[in-house]
Amino acid sequence: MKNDTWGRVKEQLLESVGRSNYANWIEPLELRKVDNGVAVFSVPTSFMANWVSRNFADTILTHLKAANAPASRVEFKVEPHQSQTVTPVDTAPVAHEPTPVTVQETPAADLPGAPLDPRFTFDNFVVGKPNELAHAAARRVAEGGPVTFNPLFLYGGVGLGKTHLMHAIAHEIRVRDPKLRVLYLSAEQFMYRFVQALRDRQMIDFKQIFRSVDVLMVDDVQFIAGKDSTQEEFFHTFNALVDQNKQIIISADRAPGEIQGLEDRIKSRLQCGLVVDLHPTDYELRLGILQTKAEGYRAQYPDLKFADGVLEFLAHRISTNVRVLEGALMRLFAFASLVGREITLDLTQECLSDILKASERKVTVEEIQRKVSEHYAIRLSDMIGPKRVRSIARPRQVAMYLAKHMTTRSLPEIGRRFGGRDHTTVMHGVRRIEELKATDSQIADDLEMLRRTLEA
Ligand SMILES: Nc1ncnc2c1ncn2[C@@H]1O[C@H](COP(=O)(O)OP(=O)(O)OP(=O)(O)O)[C@@H](O)[C@H]1O
Repeated sequence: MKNDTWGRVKEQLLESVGRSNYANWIEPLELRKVDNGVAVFSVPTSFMANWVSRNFADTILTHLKAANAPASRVEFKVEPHQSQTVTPVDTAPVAHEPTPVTVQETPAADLPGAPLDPRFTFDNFVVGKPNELAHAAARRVAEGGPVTFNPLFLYGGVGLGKTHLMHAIAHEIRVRDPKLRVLYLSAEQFMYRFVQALRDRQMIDFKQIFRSVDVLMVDDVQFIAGKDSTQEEFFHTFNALVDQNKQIIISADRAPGEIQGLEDRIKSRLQCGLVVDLHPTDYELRLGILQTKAEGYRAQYPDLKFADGVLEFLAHRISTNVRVLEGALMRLFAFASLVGREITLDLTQECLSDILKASERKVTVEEIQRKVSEHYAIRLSDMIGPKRVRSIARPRQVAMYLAKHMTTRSLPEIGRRFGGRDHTTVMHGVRRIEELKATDSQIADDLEMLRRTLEA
């Protein structure tokens, strides 16, 4: 195979894996030879060999075959690179003395981090009340300058944008100062690297690499809870970097103090900087995200018609997490373009019935009663008791209305939960609130507020 063939294949790989993956994982590969159908690449570290072989081997092979290279398999051999230029491979294989790797300062491109998703930038991150503090803190860290809070600890439920913000910080720092060594990886990868270093007796290299970075970002740190030696090593790495005034950014699915199985000294270290949480999305944020993503799809499918109210419907109905929301929208556009139909509410319900069903709100009548009692400052026992004074009867009707609209309970079932009232009483209460909602703005505001609190 000629060098220029590999050069062309690399250009195609750039297209297919994206700029960031390419720079991290493909560019450093050196094609050594193609022998008996095996394309042999040299890579600078065994971590990289493993990562590329697990994540990119198939893609590389597909492109090699498409370029008619006589390869049916790819192999990655660890050899410290002599140079970054591709050696001619048509001639006899180049003999390389396996020299021991002594890491002094690992070049940024060779750090054993995970690839960054090019879509996860600040520009693509929609800011709303639930995530504005986390976003502001992330921006601040990405701006650089003196390290003010160390670590920045981001936490929140599944799919709320923790990874997105971390990647955005890394992208921004890399653009601002390409010389900075930014290492992003998941806690699971940290453990994997650590165990590998122990096994290969390369702990000195491991420590040097991790302690030589300028910015360390560890995603999903709850993963190391209960894994004692990994925690120990993480703790030392953490301390060494903080002592050198290097920025650390950590994410987890809960606050440091709530991660069970995490040593107290680590918890307290993690709490030393700024701890911010991403709250569950609210309706406005979900709608904002949907509008932004839909704009992108509209450009991609310019002929598709989109009825009013669809995004509002989705923002209202899918309140689980942003990942599910994105998946729903992607499926909707793909489906509509395949069948060549306008995206209407009917089509949305047809195409997303499983997601909508799974996202059905699981609000209970009891929760509604509790929240409404709190809101109107009445006792819960009065809500279900016999009193008929308006200051109690009206909140009771509000709760009945919400129970009718936010749960799947029937009117008799709702009546039973309101102290064994008849279903006609419930029906009357629901109708009364429907009327008032149209004429009394205070009631309309109360309903909207309560609905949001219950959905959150
Ligand atoms: N505010 C937002 N604006 C735009 N996209 C968002 C926002 N929040 C989340 N997303 C998108 O939702 C998806 C899930 O986000 P991400 O992977 O960052 O979540 P996470 O909090 O790290 O979840 P997990 O706990 O599963 O690791 C991503 O595609 C991300 O781009």
